[in-house]
Amino acid sequence: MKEEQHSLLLSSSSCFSPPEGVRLSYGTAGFRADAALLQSTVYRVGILAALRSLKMESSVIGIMITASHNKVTDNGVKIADPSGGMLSRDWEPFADALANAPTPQHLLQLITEFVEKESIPLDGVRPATILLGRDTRPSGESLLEAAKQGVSSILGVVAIDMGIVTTPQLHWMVRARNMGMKAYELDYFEQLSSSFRCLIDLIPSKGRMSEGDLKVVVDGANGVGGEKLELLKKMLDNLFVEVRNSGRDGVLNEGVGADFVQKEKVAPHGFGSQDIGLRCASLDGDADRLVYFCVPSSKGCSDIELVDGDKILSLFAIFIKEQLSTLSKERGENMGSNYQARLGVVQTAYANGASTDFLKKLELEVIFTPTGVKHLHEKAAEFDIGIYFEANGHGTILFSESFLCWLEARHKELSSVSTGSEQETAALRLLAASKLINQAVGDALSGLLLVEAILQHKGWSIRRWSELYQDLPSRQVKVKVVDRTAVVTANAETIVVRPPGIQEAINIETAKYPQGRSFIRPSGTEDVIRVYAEASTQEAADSLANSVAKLVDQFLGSGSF
Ligand SMILES: CC(=O)N[C@H]1[C@@H](OP(=O)(O)O)O[C@H](CO)[C@@H](O)[C@@H]1O
Ligand SMILES: [Mg+2]
Repeated sequence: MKEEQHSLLLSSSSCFSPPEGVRLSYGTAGFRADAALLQSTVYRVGILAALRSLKMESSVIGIMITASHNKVTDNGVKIADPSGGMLSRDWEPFADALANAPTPQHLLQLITEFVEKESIPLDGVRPATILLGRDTRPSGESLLEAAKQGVSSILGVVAIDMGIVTTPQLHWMVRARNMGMKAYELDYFEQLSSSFRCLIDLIPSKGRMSEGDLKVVVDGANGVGGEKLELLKKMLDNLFVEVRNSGRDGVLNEGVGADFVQKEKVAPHGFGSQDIGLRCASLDGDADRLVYFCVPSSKGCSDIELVDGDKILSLFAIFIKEQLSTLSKERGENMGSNYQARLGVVQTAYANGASTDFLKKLELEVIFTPTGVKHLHEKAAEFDIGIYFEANGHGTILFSESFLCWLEARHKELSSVSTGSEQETAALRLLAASKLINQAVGDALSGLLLVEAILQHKGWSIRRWSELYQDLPSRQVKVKVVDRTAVVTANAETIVVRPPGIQEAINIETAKYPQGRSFIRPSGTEDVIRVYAEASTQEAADSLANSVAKLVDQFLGSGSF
């Protein structure tokens, strides 16, 4: 390492001491903690992003400062890799080590060793760019400064501040830049609105929906998503979006947002009996999650009918499958270029059992991974078209490059024979969907537009959609324990291998309930053990969740249960 680089790192890192007595770890979605603890972590992530970019031949890397659905006083930081996806998992141990290095000397030694091991060209002559983004949290501004300091302590690397953006916007920008495309916010909005328009124009019998049916009311979680949707909606035809909780009055994620709606199964603040029967949606604090809901007339006004990530996945799967089967219909003028695209879906153990049964009945390949989109995304990328969703509403559809190439060529062929044929239209729909749905990461805004386009295409109400299958009643609870890392899971988190004996005890409890299913896992974003239970009635699911939570307390001890 050059002397100049050496002293630059030593001097800048001396301004960012890590908090004492806290061990940070790059969890399910990057580092997350109380914002006051994160200055040095974010600075160090700045260094990591700069090194990652140099390693990746100066591809653009992103840094997003957000704690998503967590409380407003928390914050967090995560990295977007050149593809726009999550940081490659083999760099996570280095991220952990950097964040926890106690002194500038330790930090420097770690960097020196890592640079050598990974052969990173740290010669100060290669330019590289890091895009920075943050959500609306007040702590974001000073954390962004810390990230800038980290980035600029690696010679030749510069940071560009993209301002307040949704997490998926930042990921999209990183991906677009690396593909040589224009990558400002307006470009993002233009891609979304034009591909949405294209899908609407391809609806065979438009006008099946009344003006009222074209309305969706969106809870913005008092975060960045509501603000951005206010801008995007001006560019949309054939859809009326009303945004509530866009952050002017309420507190971020407090009684609002997709996580609250999905976990508590109640209407967010600002929604109630006046919304009976309307199609409503909720975003999370950084707009990478989306759930739908409606307020039914029969129940109390805070009760909702939830249409979660699993049902969004099911809707997408039905639509994509239909287009694929239209496309592969034999026709006289078939030019021998048919090809069986591999369509697959990816879920986690939190997926409602009824959704998995439904998807399997559609004869879809269903794969399970551990929680966290980094796992789901990786699996979905193995298909020609891979659809992944967490039950909480984070997900997207990935189209492989080779499939898109084939599809472009097939479309050309079809349009040269007969423009407007069923097959040609199906190809166009798939191409438009691949542009509308964010290819980098799950995105509530692009997901919302695809849901809306499909509902219009099918002429479905939210009710009709929700009735695809009936969710099994479920319950999630959290248990605080002394050390959550004591729980080790296997088989996509469906069984516990440590501490010994607890899985057997969970099995005994679960067997008492018809259609019972339950699992536990340590959260990667909060200091808790999560318990999930599902059973044939809500009372049974609640009771199973409580019994398993008691077991967690017995085996892992907290004194607070
Ligand atoms: C049960 C649940 O919703 N878990 C969430 C939550 O992770 P945990 O590791 O469970 O804290 O936050 C992650 C990041 O947003 C998200 O990917 C994941 O699905
Ligand atoms: Mg989020």
